[in-house]
Amino acid sequence: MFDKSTWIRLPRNVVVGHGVLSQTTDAVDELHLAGRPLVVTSPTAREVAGERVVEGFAATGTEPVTVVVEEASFAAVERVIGTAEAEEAGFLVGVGGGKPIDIAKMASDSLSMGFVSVPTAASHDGIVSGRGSVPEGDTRHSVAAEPPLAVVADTEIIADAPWELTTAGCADIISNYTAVRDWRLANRLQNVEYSEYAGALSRMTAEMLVDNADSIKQGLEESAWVVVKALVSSGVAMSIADSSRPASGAEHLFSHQLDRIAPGAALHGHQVGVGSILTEYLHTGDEGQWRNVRDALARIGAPTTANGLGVDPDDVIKALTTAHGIRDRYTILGNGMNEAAAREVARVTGVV
Ligand SMILES: NC(=O)C1=CN([C@@H]2O[C@H](COP(=O)(O)OP(=O)(O)OC[C@H]3O[C@@H](n4cnc5c(N)ncnc54)[C@H](OP(=O)(O)O)[C@@H]3O)[C@@H](O)[C@H]2O)C=CC1
Ligand SMILES: O=C(CO)COP(=O)(O)O
Ligand SMILES: [Zn+2]
Repeated sequence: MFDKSTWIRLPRNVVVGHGVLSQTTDAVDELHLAGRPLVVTSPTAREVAGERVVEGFAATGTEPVTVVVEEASFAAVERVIGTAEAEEAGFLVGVGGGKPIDIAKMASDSLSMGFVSVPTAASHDGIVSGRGSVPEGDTRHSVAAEPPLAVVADTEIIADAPWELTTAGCADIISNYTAVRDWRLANRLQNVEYSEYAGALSRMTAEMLVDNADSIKQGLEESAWVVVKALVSSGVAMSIADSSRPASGAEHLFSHQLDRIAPGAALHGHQVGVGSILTEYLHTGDEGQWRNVRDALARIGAPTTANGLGVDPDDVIKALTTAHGIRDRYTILGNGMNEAAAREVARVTGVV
């Protein structure tokens, strides 16, 4: 008997373009959501977009409540859920970079409320995904969360954000190459469920970004457009897989470990990009292949070395030798690298 089934949750409205922030209320109206919005944002994001989102809703007669979060943690999710206003809210709107958006989608899941994603930076591919990524103690969870019903990505705001946020988003996409390699490996060695469709979409997204690398330039709003579309596409791959697997392999484990060893040193996307150079080498040992990843990162201006990340070379080695233990996710790191092997891959690829 054929008993396979799948449930793919995708956004209904994806609104991308110059000045579209003012269309947030229209995008929400169209979803027939009821009740007051609960806006979850972060300090800078509030200034560049959050306040305008609140004013937009207020003008339609639905006075929103705002919660400002500063970190991606379960405590922050609890704080959002625990606000007196949360129970009275009808839906949540996450405004900001990856952290407030993750918090908002996890809080929406707990509250069983709709979620709207308003990214202020093209720095991560969680814009659309139904996953949240949260550190806890020695581990880093990838948790099921509410996927957005609508995404409103204003390229005017995103293009105005610091350029390194956009190069971080590009690197998060480029890391899909190694994430898919890890996923396939886990499928072959551990029978982990693999989706050809999600894997192909994730890889194709990385390829399209690399092919368009020359049109991704600081000061060009068109760059924000190209990168946002790729981030949306990568998030859709995660939604199809119902897992972060298509976009998160060993390079992400490496980055998550760096977050613990050298907190705040570099952006998520930049760390996973450097991780990808290292794990591409581990997968293929082929100079041409890891150089392709490194050159793609260099072309868009993302870091390719420990120095470029602002991280101590010894911390890179520490992250590489301990990354396998951070989560139960089989990757090319297997049961772990020893220090000599880690130093060798970092040396050969020029990361340290
Ligand atoms: N769920 C998923 O599928 C995914 C989740 N992630 C997660 O997302 C996070 C990484 O996202 P990232 O965006 O790098 O992290 P942050 O949300 O911390 O944003 C990075 C920085 O950018 C600032 N910022 C955001 N927008 C603007 C703007 N328009 N102008 C100026 N500054 C701005 C933020 O300031 P301020 O905080 O003051 O607002 C912050 O200092 C990680 O926690 C990662 O795990 C990443 C990929 C996928
Ligand atoms: O960052 C991600 C995809 O780019 C997802 O990270 P996690 O695997 O930690 O959820
Ligand atoms: Zn990522």
